[in-house]
Amino acid sequence: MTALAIDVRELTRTFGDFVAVDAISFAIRKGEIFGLLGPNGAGKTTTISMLATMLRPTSGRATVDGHDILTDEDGVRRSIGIVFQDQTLDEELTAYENMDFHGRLYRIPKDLRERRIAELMDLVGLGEKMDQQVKTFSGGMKRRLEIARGLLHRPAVLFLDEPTLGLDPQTRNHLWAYIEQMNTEEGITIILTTHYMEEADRLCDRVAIIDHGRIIAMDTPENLKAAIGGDIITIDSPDAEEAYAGIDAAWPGQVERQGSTVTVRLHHAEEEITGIVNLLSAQSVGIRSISVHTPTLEDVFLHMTGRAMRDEHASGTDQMRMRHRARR
Ligand SMILES: Nc1ncnc2c1ncn2[C@@H]1O[C@H](COP(=O)(O)OP(=O)(O)OP(=O)(O)O)[C@@H](O)[C@H]1O
Repeated sequence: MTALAIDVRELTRTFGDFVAVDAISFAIRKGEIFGLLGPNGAGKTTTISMLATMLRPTSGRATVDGHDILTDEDGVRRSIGIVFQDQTLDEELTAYENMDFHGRLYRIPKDLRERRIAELMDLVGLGEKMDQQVKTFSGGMKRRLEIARGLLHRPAVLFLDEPTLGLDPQTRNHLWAYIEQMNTEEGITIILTTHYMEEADRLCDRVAIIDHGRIIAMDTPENLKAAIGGDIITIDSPDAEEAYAGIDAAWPGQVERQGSTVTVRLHHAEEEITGIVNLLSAQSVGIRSISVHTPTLEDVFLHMTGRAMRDEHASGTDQMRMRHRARR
């Protein structure tokens, strides 16, 4: 038996002339939580849609739990659970009925089905809500139910596409706890996509940062952040170009600028900050704010691409998607 849950070789998907996923390769060990992290449109959903056999690759190969995605679709489908961005619960049915329907599809015998449903509903904190219609559930409850349903047939690999998209921070925290619990208690390999840096950082054993269909970095969150070297000083300045030039002359190659924000990577940044303030004052460069923090995955992305990837609360795009979803 292979120790790999997922093995991806040069997987590519084009839409017309557009290359959405560009010859990516990676391997995920059994029991890992692996994150595909990247901005909207990076190719994350396309990648996991191919692995879940919902979309044919243009070229390349992959196996999931030892099953080839091209030649053994049934094997793949039996091995996986999926929770994609678009909700697929039947709102008119109760939570139990949604679970039961799924269990019948997978031909899980009645006794076992009932036991697993009860266990999973407890796991995601919905044990008391089993007989309520799904249309009375909040967004977070629906997502938890979908995750429970994705686990009912005991998949070896669970795909989660933006599992906490648009959820409030408290619900997001709860979901993170469930995902970790499923991974440790059920030993399930989890591959998730996210554009929330904090989510990738908190949950994932390893992360592939994906941009324009390519993997630009892949490692543990700790190693990715450590590779940045040092702490980050962030300066907001009305004279950002001058600030950039002044600091770059003193600390060459350590400075980046994005709009009015200048970031400097330095070891022992807190000891250097006075020097930076003095330097900028001497050159009459304005400072609106200055702060120091240890690197985040956001800094890794910025460092590698020169662009920011927003991660805070639901962005405008997220909210649009949530509205779109609600209308359907
Ligand atoms: N069926 C399709 N036809 C044409 N273009 C597509 C199709 N599906 C995806 N794309 C394009 O491929 C690119 C990658 O999309 P994908 O959904 O994989 O990105 P993503 O990283 O998951 O981002 P998001 O979180 O926004 O879905 C995007 O530019 C998207 O517009």
